[in-house]
Amino acid sequence: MAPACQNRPVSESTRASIKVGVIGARGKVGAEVCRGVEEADGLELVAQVDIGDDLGALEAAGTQVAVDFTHPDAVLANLEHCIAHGIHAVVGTTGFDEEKLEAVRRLLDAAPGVGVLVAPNFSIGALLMMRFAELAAPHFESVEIMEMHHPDKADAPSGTSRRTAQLVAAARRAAGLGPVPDATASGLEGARGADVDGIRVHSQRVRGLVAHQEVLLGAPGETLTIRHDSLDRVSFVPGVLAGVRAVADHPGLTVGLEHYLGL
Ligand SMILES: NC(=O)C1=CN([C@@H]2O[C@H](COP(=O)(O)OP(=O)(O)OC[C@H]3O[C@@H](n4cnc5c(N)ncnc54)[C@H](OP(=O)(O)O)[C@@H]3O)[C@@H](O)[C@H]2O)C=CC1
Ligand SMILES: O=C(O)C1=N[C@H](C(=O)O)C[C@H](O)C1
Repeated sequence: MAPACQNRPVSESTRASIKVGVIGARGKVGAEVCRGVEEADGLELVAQVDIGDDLGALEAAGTQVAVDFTHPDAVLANLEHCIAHGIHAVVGTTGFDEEKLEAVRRLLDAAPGVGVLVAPNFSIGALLMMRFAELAAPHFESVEIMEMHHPDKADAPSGTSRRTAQLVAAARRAAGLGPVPDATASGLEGARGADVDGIRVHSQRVRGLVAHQEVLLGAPGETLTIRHDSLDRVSFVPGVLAGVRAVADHPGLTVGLEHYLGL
């Protein structure tokens, strides 16, 4: 059970700043988030933690909301710490499968009132790209996803492409569509990408890229391409700040920033 004194509803303190701690603060996205929090009205950056630092710095600084942009192997332990100390969490770190999400739900069962937002992508353009793909999915026989990232990325396929594939697959199922057509019977292993919920996902890692995704849909005589490009990591910051401001009003686990924005 989280200590009640630390499980402060942020909405009660709207006139005071929300105290924010960033985990992964020296990383590519974490550093942008720190800058964004420092410049934002109503937010105060009270803790910056990175690998090797004591997470206890979060509660020592009075952190109300922690933001995590670390590594898929590290994020669950960070969340365990935050939840145990009544700290709400906004999580951008990827690598969440259903088993990991269930582990977060179990941690939250012991800490009523604590909110955790896990969002595979915080950029508004990427959220819309996923929504547009979901809307288009029932109307096309074929669909494949290409995701393109910088080569220092820890995971493949990306969290965004996994989520897009799941949304598209659910939309196809709801519309009564069968499997996507593919007559491939033999060939080089990997040539057809990864199978995520029946949807093919292709991952490219190329120096110079940041984060990009195309959803290619096809029907007889036409194709539709839905593409999003994050050209700079500042694209993630407004969504993170929106998550920080809203997370305390959403106890329990929320997957996807779109649920806070009503998209
Ligand atoms: N949801 C979204 O919108 C987005 C999500 N991401 C995801 O965010 C994550 C981070 O991405 P990115 O910033 O590019 O990665 P970086 O490697 O640049 O940054 C991660 C930082 O976290 C540190 N770190 C690793 N483990 C721990 C730990 N246990 N405790 C504290 N700090 C730790 C790293 O240290 P060290 O380098 O020494 O290992 C590094 O400084 C990835 O999972 C990525 O996919 C990225 C962009 C947008
Ligand atoms: O590692 C990255 O860079 C990114 N990770 C997220 C993902 O895996 O989808 C979001 C964005 O694509 C950038």
